[in-house]
Amino acid sequence: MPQGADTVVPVELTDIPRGPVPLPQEVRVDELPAGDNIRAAGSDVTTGQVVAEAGTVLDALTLGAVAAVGVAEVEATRPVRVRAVATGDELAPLGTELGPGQLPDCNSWLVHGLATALGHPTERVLLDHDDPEELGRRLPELTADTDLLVFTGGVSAGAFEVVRQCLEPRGIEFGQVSMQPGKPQGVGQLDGVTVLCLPGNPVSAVVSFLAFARPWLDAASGRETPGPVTTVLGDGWAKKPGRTQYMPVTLSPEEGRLVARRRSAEGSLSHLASRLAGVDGFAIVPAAAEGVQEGDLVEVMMVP
Ligand SMILES: Nc1nc2c(c(=O)[nH]1)N[C@H]1C(S)=C(S)[C@@H](COP(=O)(O)OP(=O)(O)OC[C@H]3O[C@@H](n4cnc5c(N)ncnc54)[C@H](O)[C@@H]3O)O[C@H]1N2
Ligand code: MOO
Repeated sequence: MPQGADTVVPVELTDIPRGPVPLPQEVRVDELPAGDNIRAAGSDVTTGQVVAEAGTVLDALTLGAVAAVGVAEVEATRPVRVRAVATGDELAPLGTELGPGQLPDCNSWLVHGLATALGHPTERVLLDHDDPEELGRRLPELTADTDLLVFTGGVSAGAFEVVRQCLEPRGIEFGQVSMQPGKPQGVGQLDGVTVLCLPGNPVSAVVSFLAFARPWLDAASGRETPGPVTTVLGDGWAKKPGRTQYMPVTLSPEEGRLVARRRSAEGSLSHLASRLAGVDGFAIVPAAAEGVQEGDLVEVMMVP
């Protein structure tokens, strides 16, 4: 600023002709409050100011702020890595011809997509067999170079539960969380790697991922898992009391409120994989409730 000046007048607010012209003898300027258009030295950042706290995720805006103060190197930890393992001898890789009794694997894509959306490098593996010994032989390879191993399928109480039969004797604990969809589950550690076993039905796998894998990934990355969002129900439905229900819903802003509606009239059945498209989140209905009504306030666990 030249000595004695306290305000900057943009050229558009004067009668000076635009472009590279010599300054006229006299200039008319519009009135401006004193001090306008001045940015004091140090008003963005001063010596000693913290730009990013330790533990901050280096997202795009944080990197921009760090670059803006000329810092070229920061100490960081690598992102938490995930391996998504779909199991079941009925599964065929996507894009292959289906034989009798086969269905395409969608869970490895679901887990891959959710973990990737949360910023985690994720690898997909399909184990198209129900052989616990074969899975046991592959464990060193599956636990290598990863932080979280997520299995889907093979966890319940039937005769061919590859994940449970292989991992229960190795110390992974299996249990039933009182939720619908999404039980049973398994959790534990193998060779220092955290293992989560999710149910095979695709909607159960998604709900269990969001309820259990996401908070673990967020905590391991120094982030807080965002809490559920409060919405108003645009429709109602009946429910069996007993388990907490996670109903797939779509959300739309209406008259300043966020309105949640069931994604499909068939509700929260765990096999409705094709109805996952367009789901914004899962409305959480308390275990004891026998249903909900239009206009009720309900919390929604959001899809990232
Ligand atoms: N005695 C009990 N049986 C079952 C229970 C229970 O609590 N006690 N829970 C039921 C529920 S609820 C679910 S969910 C399943 C979960 O068990 P599994 O993890 O053993 O599921 P699977 O039999 O492997 O699969 C169930 C269903 O989902 C299909 N599936 C599996 N993986 C995929 C994939 N990657 N892509 C697409 N579809 C997949 C699979 O073919 C089955 O149709 O257990 C119930 N039983
Ligand atoms: O809850 Mo299950 O996940 O009913 O299929």
